Amino acid sequence: MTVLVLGRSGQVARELAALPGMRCMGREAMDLRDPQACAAALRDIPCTAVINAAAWTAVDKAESEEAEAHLLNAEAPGVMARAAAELGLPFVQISTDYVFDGAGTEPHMPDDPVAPPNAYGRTKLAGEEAVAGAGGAHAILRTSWVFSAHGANFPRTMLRLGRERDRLTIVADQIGGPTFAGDIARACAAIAAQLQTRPEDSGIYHYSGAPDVSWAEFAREIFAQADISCAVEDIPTSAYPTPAVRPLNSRLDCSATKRIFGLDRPDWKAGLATMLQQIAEEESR
Ligand SMILES: NC(=O)C1=CN([C@@H]2O[C@H](COP(=O)(O)OP(=O)(O)OC[C@H]3O[C@@H](n4cnc5c(N)ncnc54)[C@H](OP(=O)(O)O)[C@@H]3O)[C@@H](O)[C@H]2O)C=CC1
Ligand SMILES: Cc1cn([C@H]2C[C@H](O)[C@@H](COP(=O)(O)OP(=O)(O)O[C@H]3O[C@@H](C)C(=O)[C@@H](O)[C@H]3O)O2)c(=O)[nH]c1=O
Repeated sequence: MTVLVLGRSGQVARELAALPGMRCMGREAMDLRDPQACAAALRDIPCTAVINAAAWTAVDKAESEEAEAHLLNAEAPGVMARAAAELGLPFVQISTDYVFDGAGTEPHMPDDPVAPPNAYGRTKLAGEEAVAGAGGAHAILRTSWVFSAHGANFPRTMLRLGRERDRLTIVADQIGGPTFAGDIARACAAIAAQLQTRPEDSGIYHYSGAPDVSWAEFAREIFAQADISCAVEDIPTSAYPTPAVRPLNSRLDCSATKRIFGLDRPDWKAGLATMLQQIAEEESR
């Protein structure tokens, strides 16, 4: 039977669309700015679970448009999760490392205190709370630093800038796990399937690529794998001011995800190689 995916052209949504048994609904079919209409539509779609891969992900823009971001990231997931609960469908909500303020150097546990440092993180945390409060089987899967061959992400920015310049300054004191969207899609599908028979596994889980690195180290590996000659100079966060504050420590402890769902942290360097191969194949067509 079909799993309903909210989102169609986003990084994770596209990877979900490539898996068997997924029915992906982009905003032209389900515009989450009207959550009640989407919930009504959900009631007419036969499916076994719902995966929410739709969100407002423009971190800096959320600072000035928090109400819009809140509608998509908090209100809509809450309404959809309540509709799913009424229909007896498990609901998988993807969330973010940006719910943590990033203090310390230890990986965050799923039940560690949250304190979002920016508007995007606040809206995603409100979404977590709404989904958890909806009353149905659910998983809140926090991931980080998502990349894929499509859409807006750090590796694609680096590929563009690295070909234009011979040197880039990149922050080296924010540490986290880059995560390939294809790995997140497979994890969401596995979790949705397990929740159908084991609703007692509901809860908050972490899933991020290994090993943890800084953005600067991530950039170096992107240039190495893509064979781009661009020097990376380490800089502190203070030397790269942005509208939204980003957490310094984005490390996520993923051991509960391994224990409950049997999912290992994915190797992001392998994901990066897959992404680069996909880009090369698409460019050669
Ligand atoms: N990007 C990242 O680095 C990280 C992302 N996450 C989380 O992972 C999830 C997936 O992110 P990612 O794949 O990067 O997102 P993208 O920004 O690539 O895609 C956003 C998705 O949201 C959908 N969407 C946007 N507005 C609406 C709307 N009004 N109605 C319906 N759908 C809408 C888009 O729909 P359409 O298909 O129609 O374009 C698209 O599928 C999100 O929950 C995000 O918060 C967590 C950690 C890191
Ligand atoms: C382009 C560029 C960025 N940077 C820094 C800024 C920032 O600290 C870091 C990453 O920048 P980005 O804007 O690409 O990343 P950002 O949009 O903050 O990525 C986040 O997106 C949301 C959706 C999430 O949920 C997070 O997990 C995370 O992936 O790189 C440099 O230091 N030098 C540069 O030349």
